[in-house]
Amino acid sequence: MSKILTADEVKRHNTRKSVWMVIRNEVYDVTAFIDEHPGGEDPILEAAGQDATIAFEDVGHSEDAKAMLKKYKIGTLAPGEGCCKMRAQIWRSSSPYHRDCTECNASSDMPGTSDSKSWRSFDGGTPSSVSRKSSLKCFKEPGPPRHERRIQRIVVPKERFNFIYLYIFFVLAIKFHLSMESFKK
Ligand code: HEM
Repeated sequence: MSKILTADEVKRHNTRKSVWMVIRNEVYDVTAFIDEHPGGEDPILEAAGQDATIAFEDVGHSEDAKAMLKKYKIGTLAPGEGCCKMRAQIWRSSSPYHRDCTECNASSDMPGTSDSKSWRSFDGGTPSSVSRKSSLKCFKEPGPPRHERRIQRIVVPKERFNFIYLYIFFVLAIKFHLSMESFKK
């Protein structure tokens, strides 16, 4: 059965002897996988004892890799142990993964969080209202990529606009003057 684990428990398993990591609030013991990891041991050891969600997603692991996670799952982070407790150092409030997180208020006073104030703006719950459901809110996928805005119309600068009209007026005036001259003859 899957255990409920705390951030502190995960953090203790940060050496080659025992490597635990968190991916999307699930805890994995990947000690046996260090030597088997196709991406080498370095990425695994660097993520040891930490939340590796972003590192794991950024690599663009295949569906096979994601399916492999199941084999190494040992538990789930307890409610309130996710967002800030595990990721204070690596996730910033601007992170798309962090949007709408309702867990932050619960752990915004966590010691060692240098920007604890900024976490407060993402609150929406009190410590007592933090639930498993709310902790999952941390993992909202980043939205679809924003498309470049296309230029809808070309705007002529005011100065150039006036100059064009002046030029047209000048040409017409000369034409009028010349035609008047030829008319007089
Ligand atoms: C327990 C978790 C992990 C599993 C099961 C896993 C599994 C795999 C697998 C199966 C591959 C081969 C390529 C693929 O199928 O996507 C791979 C490649 C790789 N993984 Fe992981 N991985 C894990 C964690 C991590 C972490 C935390 C990092 C940190 C950055 C990482 C970085 C890489 C890199 C850099 C490659 C090489 C990608 C390439 O050659 O294009 N992996 N991993």
